[in-house]
Amino acid sequence: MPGQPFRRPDVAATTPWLAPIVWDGIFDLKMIDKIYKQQNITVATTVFALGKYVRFLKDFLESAEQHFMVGYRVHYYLFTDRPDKVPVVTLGEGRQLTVIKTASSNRWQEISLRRMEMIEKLIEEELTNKADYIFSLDIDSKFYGHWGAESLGDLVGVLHAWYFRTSRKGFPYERRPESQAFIPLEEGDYYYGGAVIGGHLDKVHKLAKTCRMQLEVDRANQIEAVWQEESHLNKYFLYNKPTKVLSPEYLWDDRKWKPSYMKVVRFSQVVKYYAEIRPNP
Ligand SMILES: CC(=O)N[C@H]1[C@@H](OP(=O)(O)OP(=O)(O)OC[C@H]2O[C@@H](n3ccc(=O)[nH]c3=O)[C@H](O)[C@@H]2O)O[C@H](CO)[C@H](O)[C@@H]1O
Ligand SMILES: [Mn+2]
Repeated sequence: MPGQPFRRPDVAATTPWLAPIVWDGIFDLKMIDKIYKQQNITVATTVFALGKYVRFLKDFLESAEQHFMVGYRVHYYLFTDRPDKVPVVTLGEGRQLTVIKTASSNRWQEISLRRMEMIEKLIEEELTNKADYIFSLDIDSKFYGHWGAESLGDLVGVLHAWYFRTSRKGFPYERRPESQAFIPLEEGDYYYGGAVIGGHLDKVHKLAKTCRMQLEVDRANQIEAVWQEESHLNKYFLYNKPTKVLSPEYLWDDRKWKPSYMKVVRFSQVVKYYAEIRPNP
């Protein structure tokens, strides 16, 4: 019904800078689909599966085909060192997958943080005129519910499930001033998860490039931020506020107990045993 308010009394649905925080029940999907369908958009989606993380590909892709941007053109870009281990998954109409062979690393921290430069390069070398929006998603995850055009925006971050409703001082930001990712105790809006980054190509390009350069400065100074690129992402979002913020519905964790404000889990980190899958402790 036109003008009908979509409200959630139990959660904040806007940031202090008036960006929407996307929760179930606050949006009209039909209306949103009308806006984006007529724009005929393509959503590039980058995922990295290096080393033993190829084991997550099947569930990720199969569940994405059921829930992620269904009805839109989606182009997955899969970076892996084991193209032979990529499962065959039937993709819906208008959806495609490109496998990009990439060298792995013997440190998981390095694998995770190098995503920034790969995304930066992919946008520069491949995506101009081929996509409108881009999402970078962790592969050790699964979709359980609808994730659609309500998530689109210029610059999109997600609230980390484990630090949602933690006070600012409790956020695991990088606290050493020697790092480019440093955030002092009295600053910070939210703690964003590194597992979901999204937005318009040019905005995400600027984010990835900035974080890549900050990571390089840290490397030259022989310091690695406490949560690698996630720390740099949090620094970036502090000074370049996301225009849309996704609630923890968009980055839950299978191990986590669900409070009443979680009406739906859309995307969630699956249970994994680090010792079994990571190249180093
Ligand atoms: C929920 C969430 O916000 N997770 C973030 C968190 O830990 P996580 O424990 O979620 O990190 P993770 O082990 O999932 O690594 C991040 C991603 O790197 C890739 N990968 C990693 C290791 C490997 O051997 N092979 C491989 O392909 C893979 O795509 C994986 O999803 O902190 C990391 C920073 O270091 C990243 O910012 C993650 O996004
Ligand atoms: Mn992960």
